[in-house]
Order: sequence, then structure tokens, then C-alpha cells
Amino acid sequence: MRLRFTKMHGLGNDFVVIDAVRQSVDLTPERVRRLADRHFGIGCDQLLVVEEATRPDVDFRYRIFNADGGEVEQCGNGARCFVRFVHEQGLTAKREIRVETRSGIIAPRLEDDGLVTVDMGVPVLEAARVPFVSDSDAVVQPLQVGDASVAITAVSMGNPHAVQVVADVDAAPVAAQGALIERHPRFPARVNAGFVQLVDAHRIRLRVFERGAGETLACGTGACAAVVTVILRELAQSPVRVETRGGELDIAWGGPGQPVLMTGPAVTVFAGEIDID
Ligand SMILES: N[C@H](CCC[C@H](N)C(=O)O)C(=O)O
Repeated sequence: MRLRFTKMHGLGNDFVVIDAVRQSVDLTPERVRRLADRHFGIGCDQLLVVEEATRPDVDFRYRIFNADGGEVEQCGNGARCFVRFVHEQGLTAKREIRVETRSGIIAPRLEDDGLVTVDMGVPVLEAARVPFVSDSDAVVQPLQVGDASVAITAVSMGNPHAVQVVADVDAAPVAAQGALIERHPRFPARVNAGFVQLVDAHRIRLRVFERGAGETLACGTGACAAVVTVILRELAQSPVRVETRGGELDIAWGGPGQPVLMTGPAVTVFAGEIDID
């Protein structure tokens, strides 16, 4: 199958973006893994597929696949790239679009300064809906991770996140502990593991070991989940600037029941074609 693609990134969280509106695409988990492979394929953290809307109240459908081949519910850095892509490709003249994802509708908007703002929807805090196996919906809950007991906040941005506060993200055991948390039995759909360091009431540092991709340079939904966490724990106030290894995101959240707004960059790197069997 010959495939036209565009390579993009949001703060170094990188994507292969595929237009499935103007080309027919048949993606299997194996094909996704091959396309995402940084040695045998193109290489990316996630693969984003642009499809025609399946309902009248949205402009497009947005499908997201992790590098491990699994399809997931949401991708924040990808949402910013999505709107830049459909605009650059002439698929829409709108600067703000409504996009249907597996976990609901998001609304990315191209700003005049070149950044992109996305209404990422309302965070889910009920454990059963994250999903997180627990008899409590408490904001902070203990989680046994190997020999350590860590205090996490379980929150869904459509996709599941387990967020902990650490003294120094650079020293945090992201690789070892992140891998254990990702596959922890209390997260039946697996989970993205966030590590947050407080800088001040409006600034945090964040690293995320992503479900299905490992540590990435930035995670948009992870930044949203981290801001929800530090605000719920009364450690910070909105808006919060999130420093990731790939750069900075600005997140605003008005509290439970309110949507999370994320603002940051989206960059097109190159376009190409690939033959994949
Ligand atoms: N690994 C995530 C999907 C990508 C999210 C991330 N790249 C973002 O920017 O939100 C998951 O399995 O839920």
C-alpha cells in the first residue's frame, strides 16, 4: 500500500499524520508499528489519522494510534497538529474546528500568533471511569509500585493518567517506575504515568511515561491531567505553565465540571510517501 504522510510534532512529541479523507487507508496494528518504528519505518510516538466526520455537528474524525499499534481515545499534542494539518492541506478554511475522537468532541483553534488552543473537554475524576480500580474517588490515593508506595491522582482526559508529585523530575525514576505504573493491574486499560514538580503556583515541570509509547518529550493530555492534579491538590492555581522536555504548554482550568484549555505549538516537519505491505 502506498501511503502519503506528513511528519509533525507538538513540543517534540512526534506524529505521522495520514489523510484518510483523500486516500484510502487500511491500518492494521502491525502496519502502525512498522510506520512508527524509528529504524524500519518512518518513526513517531503516535500515528494520527484524519477522517471525514461521521456526524453533522463535527468537521472531522480523529483517530490516534500509539507506537505499539494500539488505538487510543485522545492525544492533546496531536490535536494541535491536527488543526494545522487540515488547514495546511486545504481540507478546511475554518480556523476553529470540532473534531470527533473516541472519547468525545474537542475543539482546536489556530491562533493569530501561530499557536494552537484546544478545548480538551472536562476531566473525569471518578475512578471507575478513568478506569482505576479503587473503592474511593479521593484525589490522592496510594499505589504500590514495586517496593514503593506512591501517592497518585487518577484522572482521565479521555485517556487515563496516573499523576504523582515529585521533588525533582530530572531525578524521578520515570523509566523504571513509569513502566510499572503503565501496566499496573489497578489500571485495566493501562495508563499514562505523569511525574510533576512544583516550581510555583503557576508553573510546573512535567515528564510523562506514555501508555504505548514510553517517555515522550511532551504529552498534551498529560499536561492537562497534571494541571488538574495540582489544582485539585491546591498546590497551584490556573493558569499553569507546564515545562516539558520539549518545551512549554499553557493550561487553564476553572475547576471540576469545567473544560481544560491547552495552548501550545504545532509544527510540520516534512511530507513524504511510503510503500508498506
Ligand atoms: N499515549 C497516550 C496517547 C497519546 C497522548 C499524548 N501524546 C498527548 O499529547 O496527549 C495514551 O495511550 O493514552
